[in-house]
Amino acid sequence: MVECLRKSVGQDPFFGEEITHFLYFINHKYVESCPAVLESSFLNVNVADMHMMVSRPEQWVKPMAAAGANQYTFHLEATTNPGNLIKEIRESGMKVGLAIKPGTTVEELAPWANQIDMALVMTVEPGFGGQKFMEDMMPKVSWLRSQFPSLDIEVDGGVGPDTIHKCAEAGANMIVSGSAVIGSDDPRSVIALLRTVVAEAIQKRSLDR
Ligand SMILES: O=C(CO)[C@@H](O)[C@H](O)COP(=O)(O)O
Repeated sequence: MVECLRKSVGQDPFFGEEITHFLYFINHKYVESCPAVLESSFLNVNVADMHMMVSRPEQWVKPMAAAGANQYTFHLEATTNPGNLIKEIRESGMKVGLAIKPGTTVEELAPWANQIDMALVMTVEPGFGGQKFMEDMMPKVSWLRSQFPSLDIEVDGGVGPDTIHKCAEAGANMIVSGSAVIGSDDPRSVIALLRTVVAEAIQKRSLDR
């Protein structure tokens, strides 16, 4: 089943300023349809971050760039040649995100950290929203922040008002939140809370330096 999930973006201009995190988890025969879906979606988003939870991510770089994607995030586990894929993404004009599943160590990501724009630390097993936040992934975020102070570090999975403080204090500056936002009676206030907590943690880190 293919699910091209648009998060935190709608017609509401409030959401328009967020980065839109599009998820692809797929079985291949459907993925061809997604770039066309995205092209129509990009009309009202500022930045489209494509989280490609697919095997053989190489094959979708060009279609996603053509559809207007700004950032292409692939999983380290899904390729045998991360360096070549990073080069292809850059040559297509997109920023590079590199994601690791819970079972992948942050040391496996480290050799690529200076070549990417963003590291994505999954705090659930890729597959579907609404799963429980895996707090034991936070040391990965802390280690990345300590080694790469200016790297964008994203956390994805089970993030909401109850878990955002752990993510922000560990050093995450980009947050994917699905159920906590979409399932809320007041998505605006949830997004505002997530942003405030992260902004305050960033400010505290800069003061502590
Ligand atoms: O990436 C995935 C699953 O593969 C999800 O973690 C969603 O991206 C976030 O959904 P919530 O966990 O916030 O509901």
